[in-house]
Amino acid sequence: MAQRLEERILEYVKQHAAEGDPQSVVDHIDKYCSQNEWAMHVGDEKGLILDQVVKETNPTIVLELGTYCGYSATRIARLLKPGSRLLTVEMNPENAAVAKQMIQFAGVQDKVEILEGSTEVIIPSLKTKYGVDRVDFVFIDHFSERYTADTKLLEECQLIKKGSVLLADNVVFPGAPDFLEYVRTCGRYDCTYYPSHLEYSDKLDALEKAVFKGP
Ligand SMILES: O=c1[nH]cnc2c(O)c(F)c(-c3ccc(F)cc3)cc12
Ligand SMILES: [Mg+2]
Repeated sequence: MAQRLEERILEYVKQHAAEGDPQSVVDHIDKYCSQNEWAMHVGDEKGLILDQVVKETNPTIVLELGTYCGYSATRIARLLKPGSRLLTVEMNPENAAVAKQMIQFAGVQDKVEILEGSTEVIIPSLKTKYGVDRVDFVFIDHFSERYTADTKLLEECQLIKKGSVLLADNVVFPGAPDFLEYVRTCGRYDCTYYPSHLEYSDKLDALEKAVFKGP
């Protein structure tokens, strides 16, 4: 029995999902976490909303804050057009190691780059170190206490431009009240609220989309 929850999830996927099939990987993570052990992936219900926003945005450069086991990175990457890239930031090295294997097993490794470290250090280095000019879509799913600071950092680093889309998980539970207040009142975003439920649970949660209107 693998020691860590995240390693048990990866083991289950490797033993039951179809290698090279991102949908199968996503489905098996959802199956394991709804039947065996809860884990903090965005999940299948909020995942369908994420899919819809990714499809309508059709992004070339995606930034994800909070990789965890690679569930949403796999979910997003499966929808990206050839030549597009997903950069995902994870500060926990053990989770990053699991995510790397999960993404490899799903066969989306050519589109996904895992950046190990904290967002406040990595975001300011995206232009110089990772050759990013702008990000078209940002999935914010790391720590709700960092949502606002990291959104402001993306603005200050001029990484988001007019039309860039932010999508934040957990704005109801655990909750991101200051983030909602910021994007809804600063005047620079068009916001949409998507009520849903906490992953693998009937507790209420929601996603907030914030489309940048420019500085
Ligand atoms: O820390 C998190 N980062 C990113 N996403 C999360 C999440 O989707 C959660 F449900 C939760 C969560 C954790 C414990 C609970 F009891 C409920 C939700 C946490 C996170
Ligand atoms: Mg989340």
